[in-house]
Amino acid sequence: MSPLLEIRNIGCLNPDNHYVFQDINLEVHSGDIIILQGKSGCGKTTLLKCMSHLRPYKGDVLLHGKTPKALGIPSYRTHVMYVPQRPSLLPGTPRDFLHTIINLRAHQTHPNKCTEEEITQQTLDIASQLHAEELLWDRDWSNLSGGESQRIALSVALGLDTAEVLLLDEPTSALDPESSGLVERLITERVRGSHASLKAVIWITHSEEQGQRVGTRFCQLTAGECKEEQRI
Ligand SMILES: Nc1ncnc2c1ncn2[C@@H]1O[C@H](COP(=O)(O)OP(=O)(O)OP(=O)(O)O)[C@@H](O)[C@H]1O
Repeated sequence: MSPLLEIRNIGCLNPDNHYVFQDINLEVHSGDIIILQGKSGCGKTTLLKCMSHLRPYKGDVLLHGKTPKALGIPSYRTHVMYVPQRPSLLPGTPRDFLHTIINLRAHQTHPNKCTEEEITQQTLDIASQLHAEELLWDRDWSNLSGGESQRIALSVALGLDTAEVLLLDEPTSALDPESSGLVERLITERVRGSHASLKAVIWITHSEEQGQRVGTRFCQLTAGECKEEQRI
């Protein structure tokens, strides 16, 4: 089976001209929830940013065998979406953010396009499943708690329903165990079900227990490889 997403010989330089990592290879298939682990500072966030074309890299990233450039980078990012660990750095309110994304050309031309009202409603419904109150949508990101902004950012990524691959950067690092459980269930159900666009996830977590609960594959990142671990 050909991979949904593939990275070949990816390397990334920091602004100080040191490689964070080199020659990283990974194939992502439909149904995968890949747990990405590794020491703090080894480059997990950097790798997800390269995969979503948010950082320059050497090597190839291919979605259905095509480069982001061939697909159009804004369009590629609707299919392979990075969800940051600290969305509170965004300007304005989550409602403004959602409105802006829905009206981007890349989103407007996505094959799954629904009306703005439909997308907004499904996004608010997902946020409500994650126990994020509706009043949070009209508060500045900077005034949301870490856990509130994580749940809202995830709701936006899922509510837009364009991403085939979600790149989740410690999505529950600011959440209590109950809210983490809601996120874990929501994501795993979406990947397993067939009603949403989402087909695969790469999920950074420092929690072994969380990895075991949600993961289908397990990878350890070092400066020279992304090594897959076989677990029973
Ligand atoms: N803009 C930058 N300029 C210089 N160094 C950077 C920059 N961004 C990241 N780095 C460095 O690159 C390395 C990888 O960072 P990254 O955030 O990808 O690590 P990580 O594995 O996600 O870490 P953690 O588990 O602590 O979140 C770190 O040493 C970090 O300090």
